[in-house]
Amino acid sequence: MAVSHRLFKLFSPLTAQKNTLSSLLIRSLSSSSPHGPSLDPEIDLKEAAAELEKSTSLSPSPSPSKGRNFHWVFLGCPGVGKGTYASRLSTLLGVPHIATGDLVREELSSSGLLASQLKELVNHGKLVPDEFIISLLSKRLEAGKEKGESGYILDGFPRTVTQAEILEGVTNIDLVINLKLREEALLAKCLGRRICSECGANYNVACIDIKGGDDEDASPRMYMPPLLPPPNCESKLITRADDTEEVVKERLRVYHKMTQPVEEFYRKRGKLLEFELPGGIPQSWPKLLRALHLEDDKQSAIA
Ligand SMILES: Nc1ncnc2c1ncn2[C@@H]1O[C@H](COP(=O)(O)OP(=O)(O)O)[C@@H](O)[C@H]1O
Repeated sequence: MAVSHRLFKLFSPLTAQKNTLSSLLIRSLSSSSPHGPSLDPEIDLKEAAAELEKSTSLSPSPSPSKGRNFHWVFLGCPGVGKGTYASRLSTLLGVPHIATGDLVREELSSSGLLASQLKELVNHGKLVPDEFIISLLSKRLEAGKEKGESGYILDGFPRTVTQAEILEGVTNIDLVINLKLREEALLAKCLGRRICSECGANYNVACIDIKGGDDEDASPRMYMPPLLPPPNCESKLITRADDTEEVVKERLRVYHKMTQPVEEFYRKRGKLLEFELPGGIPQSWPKLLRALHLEDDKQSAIA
């Protein structure tokens, strides 16, 4: 695919790029919209899209033994388990798991104006501007390409229809897995999430037990046991700053408003696989593998 000359502008020295992104964030933060950042003039988004186009252009397959070149996307509300299942599939299929939330958090850990502006958005449950997230994703894909990575499982991207349109313009997504979980469990799962500050592993201290109804058509009982850390992680657990009740509720609201239309975007294109999680990992993982037709040849590789 042809790459626009505008790329040169985007790959200009980091400080110049950060200034653009910084002013973008200032505009987003001062926006009066209750729904998060407003989109900016076409030119920034076009530049970010051109950058994404470059990073998704095909590189020679690094290793034929790695099999198919998966281009998958995980959709789903905050707390549904996108990270858990995307990471397991990534190990199973030998493709990178790219979570835009992790890319954003890495950016937050740096110091400076940009990081503090970004923190304001994230810690209030808002989305960061499309241009910014596309630029972060492009950099991650470009770095992966240099290391010989091929394919990916995207988690947390696309989250707006604009992001989905841009992604569609630069690459062909094979499958979009839309994870679903009962709304009552989502908040509890976010509030119970703990992360090991040393190794980055995710745990959950919540024990979710939703009683089933008596009626024939009522939902069955749902039990999700806690996923507790091993002793060496126990003393190093941290909670994400955006996993408070108020912010999770805002993230859920933003998901319904901004990301649910993305489900429809892929549904119309026949790419959406709806997957209702029946419970915790022991119940859900084998069922997900069956839904993906991965149970026969791959199950032996599961940890
Ligand atoms: N594709 C995206 N577009 C805009 N903002 C994003 C995107 N991905 C991540 N973020 C930002 O990072 C935060 C954390 O993302 P993530 O870890 O995926 O959270 P969640 O648990 O809500 O799915 C989001 O609330 C948002 O501020």
